[in-house]
Amino acid sequence: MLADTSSRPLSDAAFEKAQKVIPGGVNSPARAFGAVGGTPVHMASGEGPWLTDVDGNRYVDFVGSWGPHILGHRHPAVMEAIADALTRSTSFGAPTPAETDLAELVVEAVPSVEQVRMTNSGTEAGMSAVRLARGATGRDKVVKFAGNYHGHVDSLLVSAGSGALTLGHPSSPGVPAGCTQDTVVLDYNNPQQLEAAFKKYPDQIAGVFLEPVCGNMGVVTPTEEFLNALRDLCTRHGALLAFDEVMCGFRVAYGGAQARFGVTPDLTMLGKVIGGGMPVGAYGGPAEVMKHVSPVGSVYQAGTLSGNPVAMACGVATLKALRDGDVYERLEALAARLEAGLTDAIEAAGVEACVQRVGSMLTLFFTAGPVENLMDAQKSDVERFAKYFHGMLDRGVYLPCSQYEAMFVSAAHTEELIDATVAAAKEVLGTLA
Ligand SMILES: Cc1ncc(COP(=O)(O)O)c(C=O)c1O
Ligand SMILES: NCC(=O)CCC(=O)O
Repeated sequence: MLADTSSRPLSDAAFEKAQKVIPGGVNSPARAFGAVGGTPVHMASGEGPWLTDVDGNRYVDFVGSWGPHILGHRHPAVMEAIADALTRSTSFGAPTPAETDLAELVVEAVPSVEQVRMTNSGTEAGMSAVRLARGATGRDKVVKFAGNYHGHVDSLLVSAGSGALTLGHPSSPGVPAGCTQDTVVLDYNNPQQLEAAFKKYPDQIAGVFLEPVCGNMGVVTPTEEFLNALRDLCTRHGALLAFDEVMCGFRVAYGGAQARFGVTPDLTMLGKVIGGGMPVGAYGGPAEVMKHVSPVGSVYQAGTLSGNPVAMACGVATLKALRDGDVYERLEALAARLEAGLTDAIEAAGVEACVQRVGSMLTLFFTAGPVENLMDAQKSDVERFAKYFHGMLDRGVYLPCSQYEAMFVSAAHTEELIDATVAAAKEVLGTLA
């Protein structure tokens, strides 16, 4: 079922060419193979759970465009909706009904959201949510957690996860100290630290931002104690609790992490799945919070292509397929099967590693675990991860190219593909002991 995919001459040539005109040959460092070495694979097409590269090699895809492809590539209903939208125009810069359709689907699904504003990316959603939290509370400080990633928002690009962590630059040059002086960085899953921060900065904290299921230091689950403390402390101190559900929204449950855990934030950032593979982000919350957003309120945020009709059509079709099917049961079953298989493979190989999973997001960490925060994640043997990654890639399994990412199972994956992936992992892990 899976083939030898180790010969990629056309991909290598395409990367050579790209490097001349694109910094590092990539439009996002997360896909540059910086942490694992080697050459990023140039893709040609996708179908269901499969990716085909420019050399014609076929891989089973566990990246899913970094999360959006929860239905797999080229889902028929999604393709049809895009084709239909394209018959009208690619953009109007004026309201269209599709924007309301997507907003209604989000509001119906996500418990805390009464109103939602569309953006073009998760980064924009985060940037706008920070501004809104500050504008709505009249306070400047924001709390974030080490290893969480909220896009490349200046004020949150400190101790960031994902590509920033991989490249060893958790904070970026070009972000002036002034942009981050009001950012308080704490450890994930540490309620005592959060309580201390509220004591240290009384009436100064506008919002507490976090990934309520973290994917950007690998998959890390929040403890119940941590979630309860977040809600309780934010309420007591008049700060907004902001869930960055760009990755876990419509992924760990149709209503996101807040539905799965029953904890209600004041602000929610979305992206990835809600666009179904098109550039869409969003931020939303109770009307009482969202009334501060321009043009109703005075917190400015805008976008020439925001609410783009083709992207909205893609998002609407994706969410309807998620809402009306048995997708989440299927994802849970497939991902549990993968978790169990990988755990067996680890044991059989005698390698120090663990698998952490929430719904269809999972990470194989090369550390004994459990991984509860960034310090734990950084105990991972990243050299071993690089070998594992390339072993899998050459056997037709396309994984995220960093230890500090989540792999995603889609509804298009099958039991057979999961078993073939586990068989490949057994082989590769066996060479790493
Ligand atoms: C939790 C989280 N927030 C925000 C972002 C930023 O989204 P985007 O890459 O669409 O700007 C990402 C992913 O990149 C993410 O995983
Ligand atoms: N988990 C990290 C991402 O999803 C980011 C992808 C990218 O920036 O290319």
